[in-house]
Amino acid sequence: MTTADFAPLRTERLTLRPLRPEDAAELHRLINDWEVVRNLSKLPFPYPREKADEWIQSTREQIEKGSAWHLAIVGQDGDEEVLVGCIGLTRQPETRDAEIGYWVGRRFWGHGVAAEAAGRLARWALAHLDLDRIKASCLAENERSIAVLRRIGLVESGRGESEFRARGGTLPVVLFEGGRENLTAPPPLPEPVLSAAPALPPGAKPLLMVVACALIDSDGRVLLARRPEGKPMAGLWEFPGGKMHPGETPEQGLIRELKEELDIDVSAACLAPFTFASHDAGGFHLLMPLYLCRRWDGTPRATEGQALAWVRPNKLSDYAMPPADKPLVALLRDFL
Ligand SMILES: Nc1nc2c([nH]c(=O)n2[C@H]2C[C@H](O)[C@@H](COP(=O)(O)OP(=O)(O)OP(=O)(O)O)O2)c(=O)[nH]1
Repeated sequence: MTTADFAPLRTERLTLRPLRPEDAAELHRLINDWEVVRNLSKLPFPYPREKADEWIQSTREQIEKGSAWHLAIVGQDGDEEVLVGCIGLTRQPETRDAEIGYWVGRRFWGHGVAAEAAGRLARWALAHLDLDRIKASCLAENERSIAVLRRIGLVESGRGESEFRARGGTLPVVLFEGGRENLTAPPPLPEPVLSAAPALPPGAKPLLMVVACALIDSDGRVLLARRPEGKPMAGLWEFPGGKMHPGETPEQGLIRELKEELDIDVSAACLAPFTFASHDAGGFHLLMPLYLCRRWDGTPRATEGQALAWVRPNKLSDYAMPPADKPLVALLRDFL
C-alpha cells in the first residue's frame, strides 16, 4: 500500500494520517521540547531539524512495506489542520504482535488526545493487520502515559528497562499488552431466540443462533469474510452469515444475510447442511449451523466494507478465526 492509499483514521476530534514532508517544520517545533523528548526512548535532545525530514521519509517507506504505521495526529482549528503529535504502530516480525507508541505536543496535553488516538489506532490494527496483541512500553515515571494505556484497555504485563537516549542511560519501564478481549467491546447479550421463555433458570446462558455458510467456488476455494472494525472479534475471519432474526428459519436467515453482506441470491435448495458449532462464548452460548453452498446468482462483493478472501481448503488454518470455527475448519478441510 502507498501512503496515498492509506485512508485516514478519524475519531471524534482527531485525524490520524500519514506524515507528509511539509509537516517537518511543525513536527520539529513540537518534538524539540525537553518535556516531550525526556519520555521517549529512542530520540535525541536537542532533536536536529533534518532528522524530522528523514523520519517522515522513513515512515512513508514503512507504510509502503507494511512494517509500521507512524501517523500524524492532527486536529482542526476552523479550516486549519493543526499537528498535535504522532502515533505509531510497529509490527513485531514473525509474531501476531505490534507495539504502539505516541507523543503529543506539550500545548495539547490534558485533553485526552493520546487515549483517543491510541484507542483508535489499536482497534484499527486489530481489525485490519492480522494481529492478535498490541503491546506498549512506557517509562515507569510517566504516570500520564500509563493512565492512557490503561484507559484504552491495555493491561500491565511486566516491568523492564529501556535505553532513553536523551537521558543518557537506562530507565525502568512498565510493559503493557492487550488483545481483542481488552480493546474491543464485548458482544451484547442476545435476546433468546429459540424459546420465548420469560426468564432463564439461574446460571443458564442465553442461546445465540447464528447461521453461516461456506461458499465454495468452481476451484474448490472457500469464501471467508473479515469481521469489520467496531464488531466484537474485529479482524478475525469468519464464514459469511449472521444472527437469525426472530421467526426466521435458518435458511431464510442465511439467504437474507448473504444478500445483505455479499449481494448474492441463494435459494434454499442450494444450501446443504454440513455441520454446526456449539460453543460457550462467555456471556452466551453460540449455536451455529454451517451450510455449504456451491451455486448462487451474482458475484460476491463486500457490501459492508469487510475484506473477503477465497481460500484453498489447505490454507484455511492460515486465517485467524473465532474459536467456535476451529473444529468446523478441520471438518471442512477434510471434506473438501
Ligand atoms: N457469521 C459468522 N459469525 C460467527 C462465526 N463464528 C463465530 O463465532 N461467529 C459469531 C460472532 C458473533 O458473536 C456472532 C455473529 O454475530 P454478528 O454480530 O456478526 O451477526 P450479524 O451479521 O447479524 O451482525 P449485526 O447485524 O448484529 O451487526 O457469531 C462465523 O464463522 N460466521
